[in-house]
Amino acid sequence: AASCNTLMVLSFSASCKIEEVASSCNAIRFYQLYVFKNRDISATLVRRAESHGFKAIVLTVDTPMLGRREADIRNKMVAPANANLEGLMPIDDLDTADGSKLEKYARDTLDPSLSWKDVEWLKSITSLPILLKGIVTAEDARKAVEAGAAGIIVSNHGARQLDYAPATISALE
Ligand SMILES: Cc1cc2nc3c(=O)[nH]c(=O)nc-3n(C[C@H](O)[C@H](O)[C@H](O)COP(=O)(O)O)c2cc1C
Repeated sequence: AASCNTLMVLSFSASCKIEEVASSCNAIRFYQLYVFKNRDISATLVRRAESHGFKAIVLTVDTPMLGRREADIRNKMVAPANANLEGLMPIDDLDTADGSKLEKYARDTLDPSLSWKDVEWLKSITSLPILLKGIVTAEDARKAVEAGAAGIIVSNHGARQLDYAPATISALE
């Protein structure tokens, strides 16, 4: 069994399954979610996390589409297979187009229309607390509370999403 700290957030893009992590880790576990165009896939993952003892859903709200990652385009970036999507969609379906395969995958799967109504949708399918990851303004922090989020994670996704995103330390203030 992996030795774990007291709290972990399992990435949506993890190469280990929700079930494997649950059975090998005693930490309090949160599950990080992206909203797919195909809501059934996101809902299935939420249910799996819930039934395996994950205590909260971390909805990443700063990635309705992937930022333009020029190094990924140059290097024809391929992400490792997402173990949790096995059986839900093809996970090793790498096309031969030039450029970032990760960007193409994100474009095909992520819902670019992600908005506050999706927090409502998520609340309707789970009783777990929902944290919104990727909030960088006070205005959005207030909206998050109004939308029923249990908490926020102030983050700019490591500045990988929007060029000129504010540093999180200044957003925090
Ligand atoms: C290689 C890599 C993969 C990442 N994958 C995810 C991911 O699957 N989900 C997510 O919400 N954020 C992901 N992130 C962003 C990180 O969770 C985090 O936001 C970033 O490292 C910046 O840290 P901060 O949020 O504490 O400022 C990834 C970052 C890197 C560098």
